[in-house]
Amino acid sequence: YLTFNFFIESLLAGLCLFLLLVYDALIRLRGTSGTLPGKDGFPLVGCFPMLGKHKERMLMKWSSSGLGPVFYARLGASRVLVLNGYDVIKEALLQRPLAMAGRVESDLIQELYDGKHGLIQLDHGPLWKEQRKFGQTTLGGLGMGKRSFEVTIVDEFNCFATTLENELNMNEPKGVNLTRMLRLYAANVISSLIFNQTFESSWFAENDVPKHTARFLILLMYVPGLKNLPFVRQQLAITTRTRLDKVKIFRTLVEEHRKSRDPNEPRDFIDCYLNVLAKNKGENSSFTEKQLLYYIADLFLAGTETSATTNAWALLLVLKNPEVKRKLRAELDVVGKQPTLVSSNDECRMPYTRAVMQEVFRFRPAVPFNIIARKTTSELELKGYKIPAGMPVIANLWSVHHDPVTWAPDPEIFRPGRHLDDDGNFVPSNHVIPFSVGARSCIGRNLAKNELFVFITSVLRRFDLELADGCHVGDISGDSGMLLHPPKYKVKGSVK
Ligand code: HEM
Repeated sequence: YLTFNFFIESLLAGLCLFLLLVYDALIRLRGTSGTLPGKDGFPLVGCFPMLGKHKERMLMKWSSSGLGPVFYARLGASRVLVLNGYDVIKEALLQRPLAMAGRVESDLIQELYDGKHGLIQLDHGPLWKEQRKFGQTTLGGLGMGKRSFEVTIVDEFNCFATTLENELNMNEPKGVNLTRMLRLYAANVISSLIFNQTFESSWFAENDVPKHTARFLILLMYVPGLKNLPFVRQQLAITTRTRLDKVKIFRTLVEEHRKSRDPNEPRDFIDCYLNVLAKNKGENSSFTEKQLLYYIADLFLAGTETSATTNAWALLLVLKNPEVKRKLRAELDVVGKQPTLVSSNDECRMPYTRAVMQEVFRFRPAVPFNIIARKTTSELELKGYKIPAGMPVIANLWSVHHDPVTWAPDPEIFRPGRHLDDDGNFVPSNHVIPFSVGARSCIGRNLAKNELFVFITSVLRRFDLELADGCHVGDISGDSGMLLHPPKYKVKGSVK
């Protein structure tokens, strides 16, 4: 009896393995590329285990060690087109912007977005086009990236500064970890645009997507089959429920806006959206209340952690490089002798500060590549290869920022001076593209740049900070999941 049981179990295991290999072989054969070079990796998970801790660096290495600027890497169930280097990214995303303006649609995304809603995950088409245009126009109209909105950013910085001052006093010998405070600064800047109000740290903490959940969702995006495992289903149910709770909170805030709004004086993103909803009432339109709720969720998702991470990198890099800090201070002293904070109006007189910002964006981009893949919208030819329609696409921005020729002789050194000419003027570079390029590039770039400007200049004017004792932060390669995070560090110091 035992032998028979063993025989049946072995047979079933063998059958499963056989089916797995057939499935894997089908993916390998599935028609992409003709001669497009690439790697398939392991059955089911593809190249994920080979990419290691720093996926962007490994993809760049594969490109330079034989695969070239355009290749595919199988991630989970899909062969993903990987673009490396400025030339090919420019050709694919800038010169033919709509060719790669799609997003991969999946059951998982539909589940998390209650259908096709939001912005980030919408596939190319009239819904995405209309909503993106609305977002860009409205956020611009509300002052995003302009002097008028900078006052709000400075207010949020002042809240950050008050908390930091208290924490520095309370934690004097040990130092202070800024992660939570930086997240609150970024989240409340976005809140001001969307809700015209700000929140306590606890409000956001309840609404945070924990890092491990983000990683888990990425894996599921590429290996959707995992969704059928009981443990994964359970995790997914928790994530969906938390997300629905968040959307409920947004609904309450929208309702409050509906009651108190004046259509002629829109205060924020919600008021502007409600105006369009009222105008389009009864018509078949892409503007719906549910769409608004998921749009809000997406703006927080895209704009909080990215900005907080960039600011965290900026401070770490400045504190680790005393000469950079000294030069920044010297420039600030010339521009802003008055007690008022400097503003981006002064930017033209601050070439070194601009160089530092550009170098932060180059050296440690918060989004080194779009792990949420784009998708080709039609068949196209790129560098002599035929690329099919519907293929997921990743643009490896890291490979542009660390190109050994463009940034010779020292791409791996943080050196703001590289962005200045012989007369000390700032030289903007189109090879620094932290917000990506083309049709799906970041709609919050001006806001993010303003936040970084206010942060660097104000923190140096208000505080005398250094890395806390024992916090040497030798390894600054970062930790890449969805974003490239800096290592944990603490600061000590006092108000100037
Ligand atoms: C330093 C901060 C930021 C960085 C590094 C960053 C980076 C990026 C990148 C690289 C993309 C393009 C992804 C792709 O190629 O598919 C993107 C898209 C996007 N970003 Fe940002 N971002 C930042 C801040 C913000 C802010 C503050 C907002 C909101 C106000 C925002 C909203 C968005 C949205 C909605 C998209 C999706 C656009 C679409 O799919 O059409 N981002 N961001």
